[in-house]
Amino acid sequence: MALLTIKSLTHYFGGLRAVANFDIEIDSGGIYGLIGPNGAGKTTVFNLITGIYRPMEGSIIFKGEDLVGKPPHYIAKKGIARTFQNLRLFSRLTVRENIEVVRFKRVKKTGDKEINIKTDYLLELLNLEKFANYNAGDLPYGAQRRLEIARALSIEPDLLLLDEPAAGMNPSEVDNLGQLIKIILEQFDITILLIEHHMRLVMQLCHQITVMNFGEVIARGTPEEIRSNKNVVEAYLGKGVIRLRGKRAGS
Ligand SMILES: Nc1ncnc2c1ncn2[C@@H]1O[C@H](COP(=O)(O)OP(=O)(O)OP(=O)(O)O)[C@@H](O)[C@H]1O
Repeated sequence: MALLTIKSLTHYFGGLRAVANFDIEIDSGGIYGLIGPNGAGKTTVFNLITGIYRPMEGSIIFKGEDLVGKPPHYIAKKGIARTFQNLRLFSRLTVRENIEVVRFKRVKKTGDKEINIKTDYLLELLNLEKFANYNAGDLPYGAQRRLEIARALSIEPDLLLLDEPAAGMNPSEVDNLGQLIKIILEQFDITILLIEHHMRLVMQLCHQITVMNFGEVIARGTPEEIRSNKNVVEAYLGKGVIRLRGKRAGS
């Protein structure tokens, strides 16, 4: 059985069709990419999966249960965690507190000691140890992005949704993030769905990529298949923003 099967997912904002007949099937393990030009509907898909919006049509079957109509806290408890495109940290809490407050909400019965061990492990893994007692708002930007990932991991999800984790990072930070995502995949029994505009990162990490444009899936395949897909190149050329081969698409 697939970990997540989404069928015919459709959502409008007023008259704007943000997501239309979106389908995806995700098996356990590995990193799946979700890409597309700005405004394609990617973040809306995440918001539908995590219960922030209720889809107008379609089903979202996760571990055998339809999540449509379920509230965000239920979906998190069921095993889906996410990060946000615009960081949502508690800027006046420390790094450690940012992780513990989220984890504590999920694992209320766990004793303090276990929370600490787990938090220490996440701090080490995400290279945040030296910032443990800093306020989140005082961290360098790249570290804030890593803290978002640490927080999402702290609820021990089966599926991790990463929404543009490399946004605003410089090239060496992007490389480090790529390494980190690979390590996360090795260390946790987890599956990742990644929205990202950094094509090099997407092509390196993902074994299957789904491409959206104007709310619809326009292509699906391996990185190689996506690079040479005519619909994809045209979609990006229309927007003229994203580089598919390290150069402007088609140039
Ligand atoms: N809450 C909202 N109210 C109205 N329109 C919205 C809302 N959220 C998203 N939209 C619109 O829905 C469409 C899809 O937006 P979405 O944020 O899902 O795209 P995206 O692919 O994630 O884009 P980006 O790569 O720029 O983040 C866009 O036209 C956007 O303006």
